[in-house]
Amino acid sequence: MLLNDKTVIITGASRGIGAAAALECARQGADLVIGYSGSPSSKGHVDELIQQIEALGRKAVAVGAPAEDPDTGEALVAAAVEHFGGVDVFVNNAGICPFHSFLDMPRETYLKTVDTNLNGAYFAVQAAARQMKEQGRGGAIIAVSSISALVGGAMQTHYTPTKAGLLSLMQSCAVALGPYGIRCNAVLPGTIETDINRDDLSDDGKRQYMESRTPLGRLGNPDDLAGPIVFLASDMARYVTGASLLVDGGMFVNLQ
Ligand SMILES: NC(=O)C1=CN([C@@H]2O[C@H](COP(=O)(O)OP(=O)(O)OC[C@H]3O[C@@H](n4cnc5c(N)ncnc54)[C@H](OP(=O)(O)O)[C@@H]3O)[C@@H](O)[C@H]2O)C=CC1
Ligand SMILES: C[C@H](O)[C@@H]1OC(=O)[C@H](O)[C@@H]1O
Repeated sequence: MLLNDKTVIITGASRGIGAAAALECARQGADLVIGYSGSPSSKGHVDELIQQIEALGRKAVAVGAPAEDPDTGEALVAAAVEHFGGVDVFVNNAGICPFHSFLDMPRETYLKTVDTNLNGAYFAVQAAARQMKEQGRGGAIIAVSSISALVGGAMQTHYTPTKAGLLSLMQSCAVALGPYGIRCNAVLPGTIETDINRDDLSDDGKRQYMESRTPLGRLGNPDDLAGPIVFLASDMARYVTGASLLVDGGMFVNLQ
């Protein structure tokens, strides 16, 4: 049990990578605060996830609130304090990637992407860190960044800066929060099959191209991220801070 009796908050945990990470945290002994957008269409996923967590003998509560709202982080932390007495691990995972070309990028698409992926994350990380500092027992903060923090995408000009921003935020927070024993790290997934890229990968040519770029020979699935996130959350990574962990099947290093 790597996270026995720890309290973990994960944003964007109704589906995909966040849900897989939440379940693995529960398997490793943690109680969970499940963040999601509050959309009624996601409530069913959240209820099912909570049932799965409870079947593992752990507890979970959900907070439906938009990631782009600067107050959402405080709401997530308040739920953790109310239900579980504090927070040990904060995973900033909520994100969107509405693929769109650069020259005709709608201003609202750009602003929504930056607000959801980066601006909201800043205040959520700040809220979690303030609570961890007050508790005085350290903590772990993990941002789900991306391989796209390191490389570009013609249809992702609004998205890749948010992922580079999250990576940079973890580096600076590692410095700012190290004195309180709070570790800050980033995971950088490659291409992981989830709802975020279902339409994009329905193009057979695009899918085959992404698979062909991956030395391990397949695209990722959400469970591939669960272990790396739990590792960074746990005391196994007690001397790891300011680090970034590519979880991409080798895609980034595959030049030729
Ligand atoms: N899949 C991939 O290939 C990669 C993904 N990532 C990153 O991983 C993270 C998770 O993505 P993934 O699991 O693939 O995507 P999914 O679309 O499967 O899940 C997205 C999650 O984010 C939540 N979310 C979306 N918008 C908001 C919002 N405005 N407020 C609160 N929550 C919101 C969703 O909640 P709800 O159900 O309520 O909408 C959902 O829980 C993202 O940050 C993404 O950028 C990084 C690299 C690669
Ligand atoms: C949504 C994309 O398919 C996915 O997200 C990222 O961060 C990478 O660019 C992946 O390909």
